[in-house]
Amino acid sequence: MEHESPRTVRIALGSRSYDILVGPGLIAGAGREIARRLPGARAAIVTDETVAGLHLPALLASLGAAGLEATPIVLPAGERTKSFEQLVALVDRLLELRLERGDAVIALGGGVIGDLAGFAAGIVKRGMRFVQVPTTLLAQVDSSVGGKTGINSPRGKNLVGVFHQPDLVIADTSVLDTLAPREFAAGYAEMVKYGLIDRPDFFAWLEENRPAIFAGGAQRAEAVAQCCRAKAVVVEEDEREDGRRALLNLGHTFGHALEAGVAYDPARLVHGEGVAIGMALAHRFSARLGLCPPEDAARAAAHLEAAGLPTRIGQIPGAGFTCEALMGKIAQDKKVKRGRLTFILTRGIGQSFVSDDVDPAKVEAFLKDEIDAR
Ligand SMILES: NC(=O)c1ccc[n+]([C@@H]2O[C@H](COP(=O)([O-])OP(=O)(O)OC[C@H]3O[C@@H](n4cnc5c(N)ncnc54)[C@H](O)[C@@H]3O)[C@@H](O)[C@H]2O)c1
Ligand SMILES: O=C(O)C(=O)C[C@@H](O)[C@H](O)[C@H](O)COP(=O)(O)O
Ligand SMILES: [Zn+2]
Repeated sequence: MEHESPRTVRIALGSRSYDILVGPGLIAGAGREIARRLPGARAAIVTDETVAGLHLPALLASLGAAGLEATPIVLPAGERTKSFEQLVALVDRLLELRLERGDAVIALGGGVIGDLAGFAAGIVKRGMRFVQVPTTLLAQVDSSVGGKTGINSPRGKNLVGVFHQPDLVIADTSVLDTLAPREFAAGYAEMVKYGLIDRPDFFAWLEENRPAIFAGGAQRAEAVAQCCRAKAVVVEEDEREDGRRALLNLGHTFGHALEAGVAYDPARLVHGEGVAIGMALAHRFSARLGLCPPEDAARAAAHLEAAGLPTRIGQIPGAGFTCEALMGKIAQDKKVKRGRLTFILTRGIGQSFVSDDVDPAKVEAFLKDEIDAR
């Protein structure tokens, strides 16, 4: 793969089209890029306590240098911030600041901040402008792109939200240097997902280049841009998940049920880890159905494990999942149509497909075995 920096990936969605800028050190020029696209806008920067201490000063300096007036709104870090309580408080703060519809909500943080701030931007004054400055690997390769926003319910993940595309995404790959290794690995799971969906060559490239991606440098930025390109193709074709976009949910039917099952406690499970376990389960389940060669299921799991990710339910600390509880969460999945479960299954590495023909009894029997397995 060639090394050029920074890279621009365009999401072509008619009047909702936007650029994703990827490369090291981009926050320094963020004010200029935002002011160019949203001239005269005021801004609220939504961030979390951890990211505020590390990267907010640089963003504020960049916005100030470009003449953009910006007010920070700092929220607690972690998955439990994607809640109704935090949404209500955030909406009230945006209104208190008297921001107009043409002003910008800037999300500086991981997927939690991006999903929550994007939801608020989508509903305040029926839709404010929105800029994503993703600071986790997961947010750079996935959550900042594509316009899904929302919050969790105790009844399930992301059950309340809107589609609201950003006006710009600035993925500064240098900020990943401060990310905890566990969070970097969690983001890597969503990176592997693109290979497992329909890019076997990218999966093989990741098998070769994983150590370099974790170490930083050109391969990391190139891998982030590759993932954004992969997601762009799917979102351009099916913005609101009427069909093909469901492929991006590989591993998520199981993963989301596990996240809800730990009550969104990041000490036990973070989203990317849930996706890693979910993708391993989707491959093993496909193998059990006779769809996927068992050696491909083993290869997918081995790569995730090499990255330090869990691939079994029993690896979640304090496990105590029941099949009934997990099936109850799965029944609330947003892909359910007329009561029928939709699953992303696979015929092998990079050969995933959407199936609405899965027998719930087979899922239940499989999950029971997986819960009991060590
Ligand atoms: N909208 C979408 O398309 C989409 C896609 C994938 C995931 N998601 C959602 O994203 C969320 C997970 O996102 P996440 O993994 O980024 O979690 P997160 O936002 O909770 O961030 C993980 C942790 O890293 C910290 N952090 C963030 N940037 C940092 C940095 N540069 N240096 C040091 N620490 C930093 C945060 O404070 C937090 O504690 C889930 O809610 C998931 O549902 C949404
Ligand atoms: O962008 C998408 O589409 C995805 O499915 C990406 C997922 O990685 C992400 O976790 C998303 O939030 C899940 O969507 P949901 O509709 O299942 O809540
Ligand atoms: Zn995800």
